[in-house]
Amino acid sequence: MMGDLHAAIVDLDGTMVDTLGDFDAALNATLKDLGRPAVARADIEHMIGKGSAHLIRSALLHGGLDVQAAERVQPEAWERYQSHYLTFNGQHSEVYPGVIEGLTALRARGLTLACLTNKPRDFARTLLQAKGLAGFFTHVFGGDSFERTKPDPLPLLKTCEALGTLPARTLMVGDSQNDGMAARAAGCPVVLVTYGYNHGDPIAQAPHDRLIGSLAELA
Ligand SMILES: O=C(O)COP(=O)(O)O
Ligand SMILES: [Mg+2]
Repeated sequence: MMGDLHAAIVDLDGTMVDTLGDFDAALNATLKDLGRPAVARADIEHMIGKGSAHLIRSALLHGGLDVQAAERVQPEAWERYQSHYLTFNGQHSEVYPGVIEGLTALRARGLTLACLTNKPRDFARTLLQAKGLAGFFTHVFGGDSFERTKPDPLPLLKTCEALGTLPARTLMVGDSQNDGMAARAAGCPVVLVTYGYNHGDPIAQAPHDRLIGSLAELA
């Protein structure tokens, strides 16, 4: 699988950086502003991976609002969430063990790397910079970069286009069914990590070619 690869697309939250603490801080500060009940970290973990709008909506519904009420609150919640996230971004999060080794090994093989996350692109760029990971990537794309987000294959296809590589020669590295499904549909080989956020579902059930316990196993 690794032999004829030209590039890799690497997910951010749950794959390279454990950002649950940042999400917890920003989301609960937002809910507090709005007078809505807090969400436990274990529940937030199951809501991450489908972008910020989905996270906010899930938290509002979890706190007892019905669908219409949640929709009404969403614009203000989004404004406040953005401002809190900018404050906390990177402060309560850590690079997972093996990430630097894995990325270094992929680069040493001559692969070009792109980061593709469902979190907003600016948040992603700031976080990669703060954690010393930005230099590995020629491209960074977020949930607001394309018309659709993972698990749709479009962001992967667009990223392959930007990298100038064929999907079959571009490895997806992720932590959730969003990454696995998007990769399968795009025609990219896919490796998933066993430690990330997968909505509370076993990662082995997500489409994958290989499961790894650390990015260092890509070496
Ligand atoms: O939902 C998010 O914001 C994080 O998503 P990611 O796993 O694609 O980085
Ligand atoms: Mg992820």
